[in-house]
Amino acid sequence: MPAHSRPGFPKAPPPRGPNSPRIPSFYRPRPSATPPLTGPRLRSALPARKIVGLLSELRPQQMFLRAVSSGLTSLFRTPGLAAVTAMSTGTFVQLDPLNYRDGARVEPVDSSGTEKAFEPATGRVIATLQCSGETEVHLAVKSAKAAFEIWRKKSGMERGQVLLEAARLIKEQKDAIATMETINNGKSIFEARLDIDTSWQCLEYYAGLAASMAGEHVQLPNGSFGYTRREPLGVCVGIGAWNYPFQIACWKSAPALACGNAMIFKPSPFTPVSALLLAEIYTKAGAPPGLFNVVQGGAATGQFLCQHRDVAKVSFTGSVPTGMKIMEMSAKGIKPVTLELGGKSPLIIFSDCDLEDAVKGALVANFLTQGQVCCNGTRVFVQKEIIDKFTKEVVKQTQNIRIGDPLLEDTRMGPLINGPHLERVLGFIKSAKEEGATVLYGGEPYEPTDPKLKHGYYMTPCILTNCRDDMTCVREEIFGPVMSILPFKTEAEVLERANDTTFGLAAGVFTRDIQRAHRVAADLQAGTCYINNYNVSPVELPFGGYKKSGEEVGMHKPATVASAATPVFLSL
Ligand SMILES: NC(=O)C1=CN([C@@H]2O[C@H](COP(=O)(O)OP(=O)(O)OC[C@H]3O[C@@H](n4cnc5c(N)ncnc54)[C@H](O)[C@@H]3O)[C@@H](O)[C@H]2O)C=CC1
Ligand SMILES: NCCCC(=O)O
Repeated sequence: MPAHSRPGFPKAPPPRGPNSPRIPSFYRPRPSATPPLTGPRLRSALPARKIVGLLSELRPQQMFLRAVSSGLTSLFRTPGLAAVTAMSTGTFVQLDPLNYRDGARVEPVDSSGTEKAFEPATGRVIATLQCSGETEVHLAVKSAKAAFEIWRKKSGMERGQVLLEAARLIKEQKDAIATMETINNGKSIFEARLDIDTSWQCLEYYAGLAASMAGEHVQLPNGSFGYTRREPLGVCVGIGAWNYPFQIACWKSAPALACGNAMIFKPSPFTPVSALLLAEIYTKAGAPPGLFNVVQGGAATGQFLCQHRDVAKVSFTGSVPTGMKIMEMSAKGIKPVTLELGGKSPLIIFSDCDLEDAVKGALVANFLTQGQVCCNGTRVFVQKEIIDKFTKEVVKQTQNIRIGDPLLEDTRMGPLINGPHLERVLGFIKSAKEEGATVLYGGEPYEPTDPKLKHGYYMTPCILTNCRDDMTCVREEIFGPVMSILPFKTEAEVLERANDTTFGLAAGVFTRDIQRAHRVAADLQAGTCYINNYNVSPVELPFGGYKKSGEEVGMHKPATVASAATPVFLSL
């Protein structure tokens, strides 16, 4: 998550992958092949000259031509790069094809309708995408199958070299990619840069793991022996949400490719732009054409992908209702799935905490990416002794969060993703008031002074008090900048209330009592628990959910992140 690279967190830790340790799930299971839970980061073990060798085998001239023919040549160290980075809000329009197949941008051969993508800061349409139809999905699968035949025969070391080169390219083009992400998603450029860091770090991490994954040798009676192999599954599908478009594409593709699979990625139709940049980067880094294809579209396109006979696995990030549908469809095809779904996570603040840190923690747990983060700690339980002091300070600092043009350096909160979502979030605040909550601050539509932002989807971050556990705003995922503050008396009481939810993605605890911190973390039913911090997510740790927040990883390997650093500070 965005906060990994923030100032003060131990030495720029790499991000966790959303499914990490996901490697086993992208392998066809073989008897007793127990995967490593974590792995060393081996970037320094993969010498750069080997990468150059690999790329020259793949005819760089051809790759250059491909890059030139794509509309994003400007992202590849040409004078255009500066132009993208210097772009201002209200100027970008996407005219290039938005599907990517066989190593090039293409228009889909058939479509099941169109969708408009907006620049949330201004409300302008920046792209109209053709939703890929069944034939286009089939062509993407066919192309990925062909690439898979090449890729699966490569050694882990060779695959790691391509991923490392892709990571290097992302790093090199970080500002330009972050700019595109901000334009299409609305998050501040400050945050988007952190997201791009966590993206290339993820590729580096899996590049390091790729070479070290191996099967087992098993001694059998009378001098016989057996062995297990790790085999990739085949063509995997990644379906992404709109809140971390580039990062989700990286977090899904890096482990899949590291294990020898091909991937077809479908971004959210709200944020179609940046996955294409990743596709072009993989091609430039030496991935065979078709290894990472992008198909655009909404639910119908997603269904064609999940139901395709030749798709071996689906990795999904999105809402619980869609996750259920994906699981059902995949079950019909006996396909494994990884689901990363919604949350309504508790943040518990004990009276013995460092109050300054706890306030910063609550801000970062609620207001990153305008509150549109799955693992946000939106139920803020505060021990009675300090609740007045805490609330006063949280309100003061929330008032200082600068809202506005997300491409400006000092903006910390941009617009929400679109008009209907803004209305939905404001609707939650209305119903909170009707149910008896008090709006202490914010929760109103906001119009920045710059006239070009007049039609953007802005609101003021909202602090609710007088909340009860049975209120809609406390039970349901709002996916917007709305913090509910709830008082508590005892540890036992707060644990019971914190776990009384159908979700279980994340949780946080602020206390100076180290024993209590670990005791509470162990008892919280959540895939990740943060101690004295929030929204940090090192790649070495798994990220998954209990209950309806997801499946596969979290239930068995919940992670506790005990951070030595202070939480990121959002107000200026
Ligand atoms: N646990 C996690 O890591 C994360 C979870 N989320 C969750 O995602 C939600 C917000 O994202 P949204 O994009 O609004 O979610 P969504 O569920 O509406 O859509 C997610 C993706 O699924 C596709 N889709 C929709 N219906 C489909 C169907 N029937 N078959 C196949 N694909 C389909 C969409 O086009 C999109 O690409 C929130 O609930 C949030 O908590 C978001 C980010 C991370
Ligand atoms: N980097 C944020 C992870 C959580 C999310 O995708 O919502």
